[in-house]
Amino acid sequence: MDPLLLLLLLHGLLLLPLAALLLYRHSPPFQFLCKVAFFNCWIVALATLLSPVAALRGRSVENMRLLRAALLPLKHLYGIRMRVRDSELLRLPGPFVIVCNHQASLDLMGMVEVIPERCVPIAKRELLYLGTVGWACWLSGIIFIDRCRRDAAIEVIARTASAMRQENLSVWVFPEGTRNPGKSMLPFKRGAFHLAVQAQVPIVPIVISPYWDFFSPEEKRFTSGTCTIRVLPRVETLGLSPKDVPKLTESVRQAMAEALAEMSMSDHRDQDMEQPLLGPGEDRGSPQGQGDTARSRK
Ligand SMILES: CCCCCCCCCCCCCCC(=O)SCCNC(=O)CCNC(=O)[C@H](O)C(C)(C)COP(=O)(O)OP(=O)(O)OC[C@H]1O[C@@H](n2cnc3c(N)ncnc32)[C@H](O)[C@@H]1OP(=O)(O)O
Ligand SMILES: CCCCCCCC/C=C\CCCCCCCC(=O)OC[C@@H](O)COP(=O)(O)O
Repeated sequence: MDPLLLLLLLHGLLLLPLAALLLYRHSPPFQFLCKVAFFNCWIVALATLLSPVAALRGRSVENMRLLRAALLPLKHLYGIRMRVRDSELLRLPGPFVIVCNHQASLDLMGMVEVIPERCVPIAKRELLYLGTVGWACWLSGIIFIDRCRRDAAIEVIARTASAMRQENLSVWVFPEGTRNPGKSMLPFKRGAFHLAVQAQVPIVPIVISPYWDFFSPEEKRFTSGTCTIRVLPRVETLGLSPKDVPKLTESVRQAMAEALAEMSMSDHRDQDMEQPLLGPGEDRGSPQGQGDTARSRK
């Protein structure tokens, strides 16, 4: 090959990372894409690394510890400060059902912040087919439901209710049943509430504050920020029967909606942000940066 051409090619190769770095620092949409891609790559990479270790133990809720440890560093990488309020309400003697609002995949960061020992989430069946991610989830005892086959899902929930009592297992459910970046919560699916009633265990609602301050797929914005996770007082189900489920569902949703509305009003902007390890976070020095944040919250 012509040495001059080779030299040019080498220069080009060296300039490419530099150009990407510059773009990352100065283009919020490019930064957003990189950060979302990194989030997914992190999950795939850690699932690939940890699945063989988890496989040594076999399918067990104990593997949730590995999964949790794999996801906990993400908040530091992204500069997301997690504040947990009333976490002592999660210290219960027996098993319980956690119900939590579901905004985006980022909820995993909030989930691992507070998920108690011996607690598994209920997930859509599709996650099982995500290669090593599905394998890691299965090995951690995550419960899969097919949302398109109600009877089969109800059957899984009935088996889970027995397991909860027999194995002292708590379960984490996103009762909206799908991700909802909207400002209020979707109507709740009733499976989590049937589960709690069948197992005769308490329900602990958890509300994760909106991500608007630092994460918006529409605006392609992903900066550092603060996320508040609030644990609400438990709701007992002892003595309740299936006929009580609709009312129970509504009352829990109401309590969570009120907490979410309250959390949406509080301003996180003036709080200490953690500097993201993945490079520039919120530009707190610039009035434009603050204006954008304020505008997006309206
Ligand atoms: C190393 C790194 C690796 C990291 C890997 C990453 C980790 C990932 C882990 C995290 C996973 C998080 C994943 C989150 C999700 O996947 S969310 C999506 C799945 N979750 C849900 O869907 C929520 C649970 N869904 C339900 O509970 C639904 O109720 C369902 C059972 C599926 C039925 O849904 P549907 O039919 O759409 O609606 P309804 O709820 O309105 O119910 C209709 C009627 O059926 C009655 N019903 C419901 N459940 C039961 C039941 N268990 N027993 C008896 N009857 C039931 C319900 O009462 C309705 O009837 P009525 O109207 O009351 O007469
Ligand atoms: C051999 C196949 C290889 C496939 C490689 C797959 C790559 C996958 C990349 C990243 C995996 C990240 C998984 C994160 C899971 C986050 C949990 C989540 O948020 O699930 C969404 C679910 O609650 C509701 O789904 P919908 O809103 O109804 O949709």
